[in-house]
Amino acid sequence: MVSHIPKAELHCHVEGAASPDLVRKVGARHGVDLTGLFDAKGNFAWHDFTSFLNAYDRAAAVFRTPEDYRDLTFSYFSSLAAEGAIYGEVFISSDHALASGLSYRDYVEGLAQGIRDAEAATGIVGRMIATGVRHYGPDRILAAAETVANEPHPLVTGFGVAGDERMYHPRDFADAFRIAGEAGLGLTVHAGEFGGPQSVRDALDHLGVSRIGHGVRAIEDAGLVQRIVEEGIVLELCPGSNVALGLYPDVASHPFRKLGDAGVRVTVSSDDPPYFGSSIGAEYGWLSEDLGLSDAALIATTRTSLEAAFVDEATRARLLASLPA
Ligand SMILES: Nc1ncnc2[nH]cnc12
Ligand SMILES: [Zn+2]
Repeated sequence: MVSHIPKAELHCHVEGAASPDLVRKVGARHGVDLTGLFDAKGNFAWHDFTSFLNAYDRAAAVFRTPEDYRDLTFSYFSSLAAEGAIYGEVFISSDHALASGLSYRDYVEGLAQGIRDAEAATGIVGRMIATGVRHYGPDRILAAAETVANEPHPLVTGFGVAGDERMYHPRDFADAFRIAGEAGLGLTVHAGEFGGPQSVRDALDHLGVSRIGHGVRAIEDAGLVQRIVEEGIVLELCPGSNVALGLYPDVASHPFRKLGDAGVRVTVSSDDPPYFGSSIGAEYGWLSEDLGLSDAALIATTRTSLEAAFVDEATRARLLASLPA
């Protein structure tokens, strides 16, 4: 039982957090044809990383107005709070907003309204990390960084890159990360998920990030693990996502514990909950039941998340002070 453990989540894609029910509801609002998006049980239909990304893009495309995005963050952050989370960060994507015909400002304001409403209703604190999509290419990632730097928003506190890490090289995104870093944003990048240890090394060499999205495959290179420990890099581990996408056969085989025991600062998140059958509560539950983490170790994981959060120091201190000693 982990319901009493205070939780925090650093790695969840807001479009990937939309439940099938919400996608059907918002899709109906706009008369969107969703044929083929769901399987016989009503879940999103996908079978590998590429088909997952396609389903993700189709589901994302039903969200078209600021109100739609407000409903999305309100529903996601309310569900986080219901599972005992006190803090969450979501990846947002101006490319997906543009594809839906919305300006970045309207998109972010809609999302922010849902975050504020969820905080008012439950107390949960939320922030956003603007992301570029790697397989859309370096030009669009640069444009995403310029947009977020030129149109600051108090709840957008980070910048990152998601998408297919098998495409391009981190040096291709170095300018984007420099611009975002100079704008005062926290930096994270997906690496070491479908790319091996070299992908993580390249990200660390070129992007100046304090966190890596996934980074789990660093475990395949002891020297890299040592570097991550020495540099204090935080890994946003997502065991349920890794199992669903076939990196590990089950959570018991996931190196979360090995990385933590080696001294890596590890955190846990759900990534794209309805696609992967994950949730923040399920992730903490798996760490407890399948990997044998004690309650103290689970709370330490939350502490690491709050220490690494892209949030102002006063809020960080308040959240940390709320954890059991
Ligand atoms: N697991 C994942 N890896 C890379 N990009 C993503 N975008 C959404 N989920 C992702
Ligand atoms: Zn992710």
